[in-house]
Amino acid sequence: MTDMIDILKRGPVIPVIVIDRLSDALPLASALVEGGLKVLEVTLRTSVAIEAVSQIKQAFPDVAVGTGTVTDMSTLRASIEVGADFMVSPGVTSSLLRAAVAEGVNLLPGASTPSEAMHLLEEGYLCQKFFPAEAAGGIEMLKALAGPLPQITFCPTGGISLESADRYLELANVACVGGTWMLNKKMIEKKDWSGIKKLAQQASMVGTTNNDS
Ligand SMILES: O=C(O)C(=O)C[C@H](O)[C@H](O)COP(=O)(O)O
Repeated sequence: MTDMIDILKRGPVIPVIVIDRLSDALPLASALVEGGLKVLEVTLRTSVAIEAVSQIKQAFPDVAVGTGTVTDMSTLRASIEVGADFMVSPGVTSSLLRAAVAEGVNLLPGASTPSEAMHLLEEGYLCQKFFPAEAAGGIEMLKALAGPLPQITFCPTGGISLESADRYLELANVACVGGTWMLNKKMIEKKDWSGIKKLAQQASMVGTTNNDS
């Protein structure tokens, strides 16, 4: 199994995908991957999400495909059964942490305060999702956490845009950011996959030099 840190370092942006129509799963994933994104997170918020993860994993074996909104044992078990490469949780519960360790799976647990981050560190989680990033203090909060807790690598998610992603990625304790800005709802509704691909291309370039777009 690839370590969580290696997954986070694969690309600057993890798209947080909500799939309502199963028929969108493959063309949407294809647009994101062709746009240069190498890690995909499919939230388990819709009834078709698990089948979508299964289809995407089969079609794109080189892409790290994870599940999001893993909030309890049933979403964790479903993620394990479908072979998700990683699982993302907006926060944590003791049973989720214990189960992820027992099953030996990659869980990216959410934290938004020093105490939550320290609790996760104590359980061995060096990679954490900083959620909800903007609402919980954004860049200033991450800079403050880097002082006493420099060993934690974060994937900030929540309220991040193409414009703010660059500034997050400049921080030493940020490996990548998560977001939905490249998943324009109207484009998905109209099956405008070339439009999504262009947004993914922009997203895959954030954090690189000469990114003026
Ligand atoms: O579903 C989950 O597990 C979540 O934790 C929520 C996501 O991280 C946000 O949906 C990010 O959405 P934006 O703020 O639009 O970038």
